[in-house]
Amino acid sequence: MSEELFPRPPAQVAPGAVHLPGWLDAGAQEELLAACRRWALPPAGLRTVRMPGGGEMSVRQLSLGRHWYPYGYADTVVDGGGERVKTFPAWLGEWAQRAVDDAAAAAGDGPFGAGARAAAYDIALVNFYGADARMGMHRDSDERSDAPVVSFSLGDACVFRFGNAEGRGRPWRDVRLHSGDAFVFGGPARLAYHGVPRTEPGSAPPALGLRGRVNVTVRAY
Ligand SMILES: O=C(O)CCC(=O)C(=O)O
Ligand SMILES: [Fe+2]
Repeated sequence: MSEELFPRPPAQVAPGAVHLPGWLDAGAQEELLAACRRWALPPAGLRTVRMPGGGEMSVRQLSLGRHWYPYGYADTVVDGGGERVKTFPAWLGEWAQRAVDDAAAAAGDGPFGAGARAAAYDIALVNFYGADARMGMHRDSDERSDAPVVSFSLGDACVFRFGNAEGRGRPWRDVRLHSGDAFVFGGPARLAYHGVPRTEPGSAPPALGLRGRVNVTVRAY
């Protein structure tokens, strides 16, 4: 359901974690989805990620700029076909930077330092969620930079669980992310555990033409 009875203003979910509903308009969502479809093609396209324990992630993934594998970054698909990862596009870094500026404005400027405004975004992870996909509680801790992570969502809505930096358990806040929403986490929230316990299959805006959910997280190495 893309209609909401109540408006969804920007909200600080925890210090340093800011939800920016509807940050991407319909045109920007289409543009990002079209780019994701190009990136998903081989070489170094969408893949199933195998965990060190032998299990597989239910989310399928691709990387731009640097290849993420559990747990680190490489220039090539070291845990797959060895191809060179696709280039990170400058425009995506500019979108992320603008979202950080908007999050800082919405949060009253406190949680992000001046450094966050000049972050050199150079990595993106693109996740594709089919109807049954989910992502367990984890932290994004394989980057050396403390620049905020910026997430953009497309397609089906989901429950995004945003916890704390101490562990996987409570307290957490469940936020519904819709197609077009941005979510920024930096400062004291940069290493907080977070995950996606479920998506809402069939809730994507029909005009986007996507079944499932795509999430793009933009990061600085
Ligand atoms: O799909 C999402 O909203 C979150 C993705 C995420 O946490 C990640 O890629 O590390
Ligand atoms: Fe994450």
